[in-house]
Amino acid sequence: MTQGTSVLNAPVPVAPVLVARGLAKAFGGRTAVDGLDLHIRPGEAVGLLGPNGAGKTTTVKMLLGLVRPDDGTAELFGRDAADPAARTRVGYLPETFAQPEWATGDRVLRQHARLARVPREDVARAAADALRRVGLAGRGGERVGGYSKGMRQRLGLAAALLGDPDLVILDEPTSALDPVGRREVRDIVLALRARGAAVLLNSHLLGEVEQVCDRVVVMDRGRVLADRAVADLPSGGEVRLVLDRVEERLVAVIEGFGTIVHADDRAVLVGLDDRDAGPELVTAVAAAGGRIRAVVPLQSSLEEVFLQLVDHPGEEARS
Ligand SMILES: Nc1ncnc2c1ncn2[C@@H]1O[C@H](COP(=O)(O)OP(=O)(O)OP(=O)(O)O)[C@@H](O)[C@H]1O
Repeated sequence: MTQGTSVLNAPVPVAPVLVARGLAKAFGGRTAVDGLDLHIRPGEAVGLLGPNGAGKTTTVKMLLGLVRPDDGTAELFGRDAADPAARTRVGYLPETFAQPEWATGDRVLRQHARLARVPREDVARAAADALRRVGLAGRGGERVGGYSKGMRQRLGLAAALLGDPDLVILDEPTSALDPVGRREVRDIVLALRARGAAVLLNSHLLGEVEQVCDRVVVMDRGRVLADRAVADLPSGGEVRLVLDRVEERLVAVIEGFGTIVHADDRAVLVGLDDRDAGPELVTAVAAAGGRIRAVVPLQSSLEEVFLQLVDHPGEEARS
């Protein structure tokens, strides 16, 4: 076998689209980011979580070359994040998408399409496609000044999608959106992953992150507290059982599975001793004659992990 053939047959290593090493930034002596490491591979969606002031937006801005780190490095596609050639492959939705009030949505997108180096002859089509993808088809001729908050956010998302970027960074993309809009954003993120693009999602909506991300990075006070695959998160612990009628004998059965947090005539909220015992609980209640109308797992497991980490960071460090 020639050397050339063996090289061709070797598995192709997947280079990360984004690598940050030891990123640090302080503003006027106050530390915002404190030695942060992060990587994202093609097709991967990573949720960046943390309480207010944790350093998420500062991190994102350093990753985009918009804020110069005091220390550490950020690379996009193997180039320095501040290199404009690397930026052209990145779509970015900032936390606040500010645009001139007088400009039409279509004009804003055409401008962004040119910045994203969409070929001149494709700009009009790309702008129209982007409007359609975010549910603004037919509204591109209106001025941004007349857009609602949610429409502005949708427009920002459309701008981030122009030019089919290989990495899309979304800073709170659904904060102004109604439930339909949130679902549409989830579908957009899933479609991006399906075509091999990477996504960095900065969001306080943990359920949303859990649904679309492969991995979550939890940060606080500028440091990474945890970097975990979503599939490895423990399952949630609280279940609400909605019954035809809550009777005392059913309550006794339910108490055998955990602590009753709340009960009324129709529903019981129970914190399970064994998080995986939901199916057995349902079987036992049904066997005791309970007519179950709904079983709702309540607490997001990610929410539990997040609160645990942020409230008791030392405990995670020991585990
Ligand atoms: N331009 C700036 N000048 C001074 N301080 C700043 C600046 N930008 C960020 N900070 C500070 O850095 C810290 C991290 O802020 P950052 O916006 O990165 O947090 P965040 O995790 O994105 O918060 P949130 O969830 O509230 O958006 C905060 O203490 C903030 O006050």
